[in-house]
Amino acid sequence: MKPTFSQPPHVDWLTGAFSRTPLLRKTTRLADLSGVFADVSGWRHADPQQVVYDVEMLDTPSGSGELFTGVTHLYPGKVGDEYFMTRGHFHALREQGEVYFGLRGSGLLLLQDEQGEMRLEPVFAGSVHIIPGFTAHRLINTGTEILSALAVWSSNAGHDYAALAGGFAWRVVEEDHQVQIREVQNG
Ligand SMILES: O=P(O)(O)OC[C@H]1O[C@](O)(CO)[C@@H](O)[C@@H]1O
Repeated sequence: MKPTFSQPPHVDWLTGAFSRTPLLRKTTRLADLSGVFADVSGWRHADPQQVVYDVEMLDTPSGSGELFTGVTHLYPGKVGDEYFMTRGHFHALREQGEVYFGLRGSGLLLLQDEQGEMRLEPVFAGSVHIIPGFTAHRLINTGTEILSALAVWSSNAGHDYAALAGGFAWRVVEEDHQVQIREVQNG
C-alpha cells in the first residue's frame, strides 16, 4: 500500500517562527496592560502602542482532549525598573498544567500556586518547564533580546485573570544592573 503523508506544521527552533500553516495571532501592547506594572506613572508616560508580546498559535481544534500549541515572543524592555512580562494567569480549569520550551533569549518563568508559594525558573534556549495544575504562570524577559517560548496546553484550560487581579506576590526588577526580586505586600 502506498503511504499517504500530510504535512505537519513547522517551527524554526531558533526563532520560534511557524511557517506554512494557518495561525492565530494576538498582540499585547502596553495599553492592554493597565494595572500590571508597579510604576503607574512610568506606564502612563510610555508609548501605549509599544508591543510587549506577540503570541502565535496553531489554528487547531479545541474541545475536551485537544491541545493548543503556541509561541510567545516577549520583547525586551522595562516599565520603570520592572522587566517586560506577560499578564500571567491561572487556568480557569485549575487542574490543567502546561509545558513551556525556551527557544531563544533569556528570562524567567514566574510560578505562583494557590497557597501563594512562589518559584522562578530560568528560561533559555532548550529549557523545559513543566507547569503543574493549580499554578499561575508569567513569562518575564530579563535579557536584551526577544524571549521566545513554545507552549502546549489543554485547549479547554481557559484563562482566569481575575484571580490575580491583585498581581503576583513577586515582581522582577533591575536594581544595580542585576535581576532582583521585590516582594509585594499583600500581593
Ligand atoms: O494570557 P497571558 O498571561 O497574556 O499570556 C499568554 C500566555 O498564555 C499562553 O497563551 C498559554 O498559557 C501562552 O502561550 C502565552 O505565553
